[in-house]
Amino acid sequence: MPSATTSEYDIIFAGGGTTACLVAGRLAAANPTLRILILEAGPHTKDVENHTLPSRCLENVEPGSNSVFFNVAEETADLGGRPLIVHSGRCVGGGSNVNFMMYTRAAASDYDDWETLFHNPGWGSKDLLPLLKKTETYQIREGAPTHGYSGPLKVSYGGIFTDVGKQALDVAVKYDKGRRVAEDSNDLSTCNTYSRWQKWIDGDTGKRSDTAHYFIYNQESNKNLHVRSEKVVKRVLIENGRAVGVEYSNDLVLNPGADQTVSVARATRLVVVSAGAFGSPSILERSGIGAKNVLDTNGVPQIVDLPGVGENYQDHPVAFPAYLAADGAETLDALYRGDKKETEEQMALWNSSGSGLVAHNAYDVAIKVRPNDEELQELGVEFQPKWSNFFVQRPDKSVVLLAPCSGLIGNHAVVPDRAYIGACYYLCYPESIGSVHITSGDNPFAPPQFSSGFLSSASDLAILRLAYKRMREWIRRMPDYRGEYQPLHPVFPEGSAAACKETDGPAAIDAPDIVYTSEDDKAIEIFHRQIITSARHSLGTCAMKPKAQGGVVDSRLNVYGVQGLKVADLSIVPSNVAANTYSSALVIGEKAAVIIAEELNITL
Ligand SMILES: Cc1cc2nc3c(=O)[nH]c(=O)nc-3n(C[C@H](O)[C@H](O)[C@H](O)COP(=O)(O)OP(=O)(O)OC[C@H]3O[C@@H](n4cnc5c(N)ncnc54)[C@H](O)[C@@H]3O)c2cc1C
Repeated sequence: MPSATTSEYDIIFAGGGTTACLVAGRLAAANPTLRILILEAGPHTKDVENHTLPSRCLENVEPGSNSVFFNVAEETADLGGRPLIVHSGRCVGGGSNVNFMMYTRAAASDYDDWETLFHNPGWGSKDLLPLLKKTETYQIREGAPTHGYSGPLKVSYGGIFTDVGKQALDVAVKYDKGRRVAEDSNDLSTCNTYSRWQKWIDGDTGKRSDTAHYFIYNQESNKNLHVRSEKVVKRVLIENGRAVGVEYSNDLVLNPGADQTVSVARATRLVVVSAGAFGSPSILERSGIGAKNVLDTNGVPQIVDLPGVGENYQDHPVAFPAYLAADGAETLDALYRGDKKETEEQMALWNSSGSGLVAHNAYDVAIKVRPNDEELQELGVEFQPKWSNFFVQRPDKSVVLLAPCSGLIGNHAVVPDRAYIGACYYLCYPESIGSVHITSGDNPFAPPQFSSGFLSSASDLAILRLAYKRMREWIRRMPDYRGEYQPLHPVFPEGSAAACKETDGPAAIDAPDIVYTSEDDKAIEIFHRQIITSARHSLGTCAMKPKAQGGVVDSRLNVYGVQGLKVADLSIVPSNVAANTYSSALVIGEKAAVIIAEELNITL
């Protein structure tokens, strides 16, 4: 293919998502003479309402959306033979501009594991906490020692504490007497407590806190900071063992039939691959960095033998059952289905004060659960080894996150128009591990070969079973509960005490728990195999660990075997975190900015 333009920069970012925008923004602000190029496959997001208005976040994952990738995993019997679809951001700002804005932080021991188990000095919680604080302005209360107060991204409870959320917290304390309510379950050490849940939403404006607007679009006067959207990076150019630039072409998703002439951008100092857990290993493999068999199959000459590229894929398998809610329950369902009157009313409120349901993501309350003795018993022998080897010594680690939602989390085009109470639960440390590899050596649009590994472990299924039951006991006591929405629940055998039904009102707080038979448990397993999806927390495919352990980058984010080439995004995570992953992507960005600034002699 002919090569068109060649241009030169100091640093090139291959991918312009969450982490890239933060790193580039920090470096550009510190040294405006630095010539930076960001190449992003997807479109710009500046002032685009489905990227800035919190309540519109679900639109980004609807079929036909062009601001996410639809990564399709291989069909497996573990998931009932379905093709699991995992979304990832595909726009300037990436996941930060399409995510659900749930503010959830990892346990301190998650980062300590990165440091100690995988030999990454400087990546423990002690080192990362100041960087976590640096990114945020915590609007919820003054003086919280683990939160920050001068960062670009605002954190609040959003525009409203819905009645459904209030009911959830109220029932939680009355029903689950063994657990307490904590003011903050996101201080890195508190878990197993119910809390109001924070959001990456600016409490003053009611807008999403993304990295595109608050690290890049706010620096438009800097003419050395170039963001080229709708450009797809094919590969990194490596000469004499050093990364010297990238090849890229026009995006075909947004512009079918666009000219496919390959352009070259050269980097005099550094190339940073920042294309996320799917994109980054793919770019490395197309560049000749990866396992020999993968590169041979795709006709790519090997430059560096790194068998870990594309391995170690991890995520959080999640379920979103739904319950019927009373008429008039305060939920986001009417907004989700585009109800004209509700939209006008809520938009008027949002426009005047940045508050109301538009400044909300349907999540008010959550808990990260550590099982008690009774629950451990229920989890059975499948879970015992992981409990003993992994959890017992780390009291800040939780097994599953549970969150009732003010509205059904899913596609509203296919459900009856009414109010729902949604349920969300995800495995914090699933045993399942997958992989992502290229299927073409030179076509960056070829879908990857992707295996999620979801539900291949009996222990994961046991935790999900417990989560389904706990969530149901919680929600059926909430005053707005009116029964189960059957299509999003297990089909229990006829006559089962667990049968789903519509009701006139909630169960009493002291009502006995539902008793499930082994057939009922089987129905729950079938249900999970049919509906479990991805929390869209993909990570780990270019892991930061020693090369001998399957590592791809070292603790300064350098790709083994190549000079001038780093990876900075969630693909570098060596082991999972018990949290939604935006916060970890941000802290990786802050750390990457510090590392790069040190190496380029820039004062941040
Ligand atoms: C729908 C959704 C909901 C989520 N909800 C939450 C939540 O509520 N709370 C939370 O904490 N986390 C949430 N997450 C997760 C979180 O947003 C992500 O983990 C995080 O944003 C990932 O950051 P990243 O920098 O690793 O990758 P990304 O932000 O995905 O950035 C990678 C970028 O690289 C680009 N790219 C890929 N390949 C190429 C190529 N070849 N050439 C050019 N560009 C390329 C992509 O288009 C993308 O913009 C959600 C994610 C999604 C997708």
